Amino acid sequence: MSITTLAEDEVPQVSAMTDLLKDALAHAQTIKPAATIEPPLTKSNFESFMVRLPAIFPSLAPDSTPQSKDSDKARLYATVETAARRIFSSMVSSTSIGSPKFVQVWNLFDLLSILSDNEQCDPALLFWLVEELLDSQTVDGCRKVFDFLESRRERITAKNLKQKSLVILRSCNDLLRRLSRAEDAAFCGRVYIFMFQSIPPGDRSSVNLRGEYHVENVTAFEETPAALDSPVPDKMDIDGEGGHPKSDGKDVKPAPKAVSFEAKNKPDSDKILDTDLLYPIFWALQHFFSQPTTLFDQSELTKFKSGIEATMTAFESVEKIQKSGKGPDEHKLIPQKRKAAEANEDLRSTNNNPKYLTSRELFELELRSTNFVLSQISDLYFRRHILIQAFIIIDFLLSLTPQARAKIANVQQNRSVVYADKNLGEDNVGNTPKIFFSEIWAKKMKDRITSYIQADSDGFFFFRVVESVISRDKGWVRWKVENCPPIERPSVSPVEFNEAKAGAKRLATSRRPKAGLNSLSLAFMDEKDDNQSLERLKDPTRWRLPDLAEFKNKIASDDLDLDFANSEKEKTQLLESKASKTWRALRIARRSRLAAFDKIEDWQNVDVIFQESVAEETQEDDGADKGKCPKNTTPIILSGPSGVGKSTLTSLLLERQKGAFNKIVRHTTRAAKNGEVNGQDFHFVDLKTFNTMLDGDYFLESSNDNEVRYGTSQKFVNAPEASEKVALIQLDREGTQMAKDNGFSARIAFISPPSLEVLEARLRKIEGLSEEEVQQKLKASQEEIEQSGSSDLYDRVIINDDLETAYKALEDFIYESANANGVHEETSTDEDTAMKDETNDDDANPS
Ligand SMILES: Nc1ncnc2c1ncn2[C@@H]1O[C@H](COP(=O)(O)OP(=O)(O)OP(=O)(O)O)[C@@H](O)[C@H]1O
Repeated sequence: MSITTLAEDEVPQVSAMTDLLKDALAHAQTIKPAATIEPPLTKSNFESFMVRLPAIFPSLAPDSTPQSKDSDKARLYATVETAARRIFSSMVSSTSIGSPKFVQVWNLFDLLSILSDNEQCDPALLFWLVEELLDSQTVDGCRKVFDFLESRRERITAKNLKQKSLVILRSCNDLLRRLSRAEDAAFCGRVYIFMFQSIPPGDRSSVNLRGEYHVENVTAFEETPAALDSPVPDKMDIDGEGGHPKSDGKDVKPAPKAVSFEAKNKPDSDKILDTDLLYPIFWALQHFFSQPTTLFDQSELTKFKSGIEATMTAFESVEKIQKSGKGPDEHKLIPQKRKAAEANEDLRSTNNNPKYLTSRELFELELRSTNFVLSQISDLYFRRHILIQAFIIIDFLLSLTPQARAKIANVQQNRSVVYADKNLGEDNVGNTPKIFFSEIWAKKMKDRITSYIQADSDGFFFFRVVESVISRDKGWVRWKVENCPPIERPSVSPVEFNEAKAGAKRLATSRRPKAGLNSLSLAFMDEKDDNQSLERLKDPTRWRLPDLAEFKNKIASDDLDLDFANSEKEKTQLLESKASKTWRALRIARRSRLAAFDKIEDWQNVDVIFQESVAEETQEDDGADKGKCPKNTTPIILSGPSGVGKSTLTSLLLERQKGAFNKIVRHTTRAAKNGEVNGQDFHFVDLKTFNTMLDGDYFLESSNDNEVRYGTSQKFVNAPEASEKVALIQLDREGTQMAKDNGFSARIAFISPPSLEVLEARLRKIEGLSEEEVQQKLKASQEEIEQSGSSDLYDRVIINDDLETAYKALEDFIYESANANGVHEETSTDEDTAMKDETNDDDANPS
C-alpha cells in the first residue's frame, strides 16, 4: 500500500505536501495545547492551510474544471499518503503513546479526517495508519488508540464508509485475534461495539458468504506412537501416583497406562480406551471441528463418529470417578452443591485462555486432574470446551437433515453455505445418499453431550449460556443462507404509531377484577388436623428474621436468570421475584446499614448494602463531632507531586472537620505497602480488573505512574453528593487533567512544596521508595511545580511548608463562598497565606 520510494524526496509535490502537513500540525499545537485526545480539531482550525493546497495541486483551485480534478485525484491521494506516512512513521518511531507529545499523532489523524471529508486524500488513509499504529502498540497502547477512535467514531465514519469498512474490519479483527477473551474481555467488547457502531448490522462486507472455513487453524499433536516419542519427563509425575516412575536414575518408559478409567466404571456398551490409544483419536477431532466439510467423506465421518464416542466414554468415566470420590481426597475438591452464581464466579476466575497444549504427557491431566495440581474447575473447563465444539459440529450435521432443509425450502438460498448435494440419511438407507450419516446417531449424541454438560452442579446454567449463544448464531446463519436480505425496516408512520399507542393504552388500562374484592381464599381455615397446623407454625423460617447475606445470593441468582429469560413473561416474573427479595433485603438492612442507602442509584443493584465496610463507616461517623460542611459542595481535588503532603492535609481535614468530607479512595494496581489498608488507602486490584473497570467507563480519571495504574471510581465520587458530604480526591497532574478533560466539575488546589530540596526530604520519609524512584519522582515534579503558577488547571496553589499554615490556606480555599470558586488562580506563598489568615480570619475559620 505504501507509495513511499527511495526517490520520493525528489518529487517536489511530496516535499511541499510534507511541509504543509508539518506546518498544519505545528499550528494545531498552538490551538490545542492540551496533550489530550479531546477536543477534536475542526476544519476551521486548518482553513489557512487549505488555501495553500492549490499551490501544490492547481487542480484543487476552486475554478479548475471537474475533469482536471478527477484526473489529478490519484496523484493527489498518493502525494498526501506519502507525506502523511512519512510524518506518521517518524512520530510513531520516536514517541511513545503515553507521552504528551503523542498528541501530534491524534492531531495528524484529525487533519487526515478533514482532508478525507474534503476528498483531498484517500478516505481509507486514516484507517491504514490506525491499522499500522495498532500493530505497533501493546494492548495498553491499543486501548489509547481506541479512546481516539471512539471519540471520533461518528465523524470519521460519516462519509465514504464503503472505502473504509474493510480496513476497519481488518484492523479490529486483527486486534481481536491478539486480545485474550478471558483477560481483556471488556476491551474485546469495546472493539466489537466499535465495529458494530461503525458498520451497519446489515452490511455484507464482513459476511463469509462463500462459507469458507478457517483452515489455517491446525492443532498439532504427536502422531508418533507413544513408545517412540518423548522420554519420560522429569516432573510430569506431578503427584507421583499418576506419573512415570524412574529407577536407578534412569528414565524408564512405563507401559502404556489406562487413564485410571477403572473397569468398574465402564459403561456397558462402550469400551474405555487407554490414554495412549485415545490421545491421537481425541486430538484428531480438532481437524473435523475446524473443517466440518471433510465430514462429507464417508470414511472421515466414520472416524469422527468413533472419535466422538471414544471421547464421550472417556469423559463420562472421568466424571464418574470424580463423583464417586475415587483418588486421594478428591471429594474435597469437588464443590458441594454450589449456588449457580458462585459457581459461575469460580469459573470466571479460572477462565484460562483456551490454548491447547497437546503434549502427550499432559493429556491425562487435561482429561481429569486426579493429581490436583490442576483444579477440578479448569479441568472441567477443558472438557466443556471440547464438548461445545462437538455440539456445534453435530448441530451442523443435523442442519443437513431433510426436516431442517424443509424449513428453508422456500427461500432463495446461498448455495455456498447450504450444501444442497450432501444428504444426511440413515446408515445404508437407499437413494445413494452422498453422506451416510445417521440422524439418529447425531441426535443421540447431542442428547448425550447435553446431559453430560448439565450433570455438573452449575452445568444447567452453563448449558443455558451455550444454548442461547448457539440459537442467536443460528439466526445469523439463516440470514447468510438467505443471501443476507436487507435488515433495515421502513420507518413507522405517525398514523401507525398512534394506532399502536392507542392499542397499547387500551390493553394497559386496568379493568375491574373478575372476582370481587377481598376474595382472598379462606380455605386454610378448614384445616382438619389442628396439630399439624400448629406444628407448621413452629417452623423457624416463618418467624425468624432472615440473615441479610442470604438475600445476596438469591438476588444474584435472579439476576442470572434474568439474563437468560426466554420470554417477556418469564422476565416479568423474575423481575417481580427480584423486586420482592430486594425489598425484603432493604427492610432488614435499614436497621444496620441505613447510610448505605444513599449510595443506591438503581433498585436493580443494591449490592452496597451487603458490604461490611459501609456499616463500619456509618458507626464511625455517628459517634463523631460533626465538622462544618462547606456551602459549596463541589468535589475538591488536591493535586500535586508525590510526597508533597496531600495525604497529610487530607487526614487533617478529615480529622478536624469530621463528617464534612468523604475521602475518595482510588483504585490501584500496585501491591499494598506495609500498613496500608485495602479500601482505606487504596482499593487494591489486579491489572485485569483495573482494565475491565477502565473499559467499562468506571473511572472518572486514570493515570499511569511507572507502570502502576491508578483510577478514581465515578460511583464513589457521586455517592457522597447524595449524603451531602464533599468528595475529597487526591490526584496527580495526569489524573487531574483527565478529570477536567472529562468534564468533571471540581475545585482544584495544587499543593506545592516550598522547594525541591524539601520535597526530596519528604520523599525520603516515604517507606519503601528506592533512590531511583525518588529521583524519578523529583524529576517528574520539577516541571509540574514550575508550570503550576501559570496553568489554568488549578483554582488555587497552596505551598505546603509549615503544615498548619498550609492547612489553614486549604480551609480558606474550601470554605470560601461559592462565588470565589474557580474564578481566579492564586499563588499563595507562606507570607501570602499568613497575611490572609490575619485579615480574613473570620471567613477562613469554618468552625
Ligand atoms: N508541611 C509538612 N512539613 C513536614 N513534613 C510534611 C509536611 N507535609 C507532609 N509531610 C511529610 O511528607 C511525607 C509525604 O507526605 P504525604 O504522604 O502526605 O504526601 P502525598 O502527597 O500524599 O504523597 P503521595 O502522592 O506519594 O501519596 C510524609 O512523611 C509527611 O509526614
